[in-house]
Amino acid sequence: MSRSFCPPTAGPGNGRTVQESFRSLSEKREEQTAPSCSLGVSNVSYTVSERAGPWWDVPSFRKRRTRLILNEVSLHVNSGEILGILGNSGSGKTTLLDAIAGRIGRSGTLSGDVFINGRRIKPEQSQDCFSYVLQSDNLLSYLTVEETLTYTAQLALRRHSAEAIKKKVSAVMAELSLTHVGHSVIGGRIFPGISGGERRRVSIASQLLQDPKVILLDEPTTGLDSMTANQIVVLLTELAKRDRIVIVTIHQPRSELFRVFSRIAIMSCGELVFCGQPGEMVDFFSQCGYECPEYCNPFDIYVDFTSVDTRTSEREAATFSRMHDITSSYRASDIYQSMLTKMELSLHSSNKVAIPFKSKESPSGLVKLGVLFRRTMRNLSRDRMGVLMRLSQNLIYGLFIVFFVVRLDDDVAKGAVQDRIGIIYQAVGASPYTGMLNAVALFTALRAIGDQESQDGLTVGMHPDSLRFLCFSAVVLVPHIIVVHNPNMVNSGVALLNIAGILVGSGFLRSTQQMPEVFQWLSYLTFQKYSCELLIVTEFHGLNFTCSSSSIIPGACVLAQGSEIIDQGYPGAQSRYVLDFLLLYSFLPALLLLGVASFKIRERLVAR
Ligand SMILES: Nc1ncnc2c1ncn2[C@@H]1O[C@H](COP(=O)(O)OP(=O)(O)OP(=O)(O)O)[C@@H](O)[C@H]1O
Repeated sequence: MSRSFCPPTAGPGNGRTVQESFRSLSEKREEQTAPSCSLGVSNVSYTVSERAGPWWDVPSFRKRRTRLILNEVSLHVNSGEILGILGNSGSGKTTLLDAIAGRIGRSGTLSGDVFINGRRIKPEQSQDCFSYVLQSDNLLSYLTVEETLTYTAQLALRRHSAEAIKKKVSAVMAELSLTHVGHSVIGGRIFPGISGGERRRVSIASQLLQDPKVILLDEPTTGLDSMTANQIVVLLTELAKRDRIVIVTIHQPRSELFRVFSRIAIMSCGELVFCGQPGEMVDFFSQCGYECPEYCNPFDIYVDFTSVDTRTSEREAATFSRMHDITSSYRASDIYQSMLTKMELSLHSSNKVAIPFKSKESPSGLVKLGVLFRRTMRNLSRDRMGVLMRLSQNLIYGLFIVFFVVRLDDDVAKGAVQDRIGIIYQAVGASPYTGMLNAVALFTALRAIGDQESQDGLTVGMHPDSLRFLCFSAVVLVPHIIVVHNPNMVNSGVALLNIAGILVGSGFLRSTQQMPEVFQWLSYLTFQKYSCELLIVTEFHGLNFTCSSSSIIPGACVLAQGSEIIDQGYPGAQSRYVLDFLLLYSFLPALLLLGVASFKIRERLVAR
């Protein structure tokens, strides 16, 4: 399509009825009362330095190139308005949203400013100013809508009585038309719950609990059918009308929504190609020579006009040049200049309104931990199949050992020592794996299994003394808890660490005294060392074995006393019993602290 280069001003329209209606709508919006809040984005740019090629192509991998992801983006939005950001995939919509919200990764260089009510937002203030609804709904499947919002409110709001939280949750549910599904479960992939649109509304509701003035939403309609997507956008418009600023990135909205947005921005290759009211948009593109044909979706048409087609180098050059021309025209237009004037006015206003922070009086860490624990437990406990599977997994594991060992003998020649060591090895080696597989839920399940086993007398014929059994159970539980506290470790090498821990620390595969000195030192860092010593002492201390004369293994009867066996494999372990217990249990707070520290470091380091 051959087009003329558009004039740099937005003059009157060409008189089409649809455009007039958009224009009158825009004018009406302008006449509305002065906004209580405004958001200004001034010359925001974001560049990243990236490798020119993949790691297996060494010459290009060694070269670095700078890539401009956002190029001097400026825009201004007032409260009561909803801004829709459009653009083809990879145009920079999410990055712009992240830059506004102060969530951009540290992998690149961000410049420019974000203002609220004419006051510059410092990076550390961003989190307290904006509510950000992510593209995916991170909700616990087995909780009801009301429970989900109540727990979120308990985590977010301090100095709120239970009654106040209840009222807040009811008000937010009413605002988002969720009251009728308040007692329905969220649902998951394998069991039905509320609909996708309702789920999205729960995610938005979670953010509204803190009364934000500015809400940013990254593609809230993705994955929804077009009618539900429309309903979500209309709902967001309603939220904006209640004196909020709503900024939403969106893919392929239906044409009816054209009149719903207060402002529409189009991004392409990191450039803000246009940002203005729907009526202004029609006029602007018409004057650029890019008319929206009748019966066509203006969103699709204008995004097409501004997109860069990279299929061939010729198309890329032509479409890039067209996009560049439109962007230049926009920057020279009255629409852009008036936006800059509004921003300037807000910056230089003598009585600037304070930054409207969200209610951020969140409770103490301990209270939060309690809420998280209750929430997780309630969610897990409702997972009938999951609970059943965990119980049966451990039961089968126990039964397997029972049938494998049948009943332990006291005769050394019949494997009395070997069998016991085998069971202890299993207990130390296998329990962290079940911990990994069951992650957070395992501790409860294990305790239930432990109760069940003791009631059923399934103690596999090991030492019957209840105190010793308690000690044994307490030792076996540690690996579970250690793994449970940091489920991320499951994915990042805990299996390897466990194997290494058994090799170095247990002394089963190679006696600790025979290992090179460096491994002997390393063994002190493994919880397996302490748990093995404890289990060996717990089981073997005070045991006197028999040894039948029919033994064909030479030397099998040399060690027939439990204490001798301990001293042979784990010298001094009997006198270290209490110390070993203390050291073993000190892994819990130590690893908890390590987990918290690694989360904190991750928070700072991980980009996007
Ligand atoms: N930290 C980064 N390092 C390298 N490239 C980045 C980084 N952040 C964003 N990009 C690139 O910038 C471009 C814009 O990404 P962005 O996610 O903002 O696009 P988008 O318009 O939201 O796309 P979509 O609609 O597909 O979600 C993409 O090509 C992305 O790969």
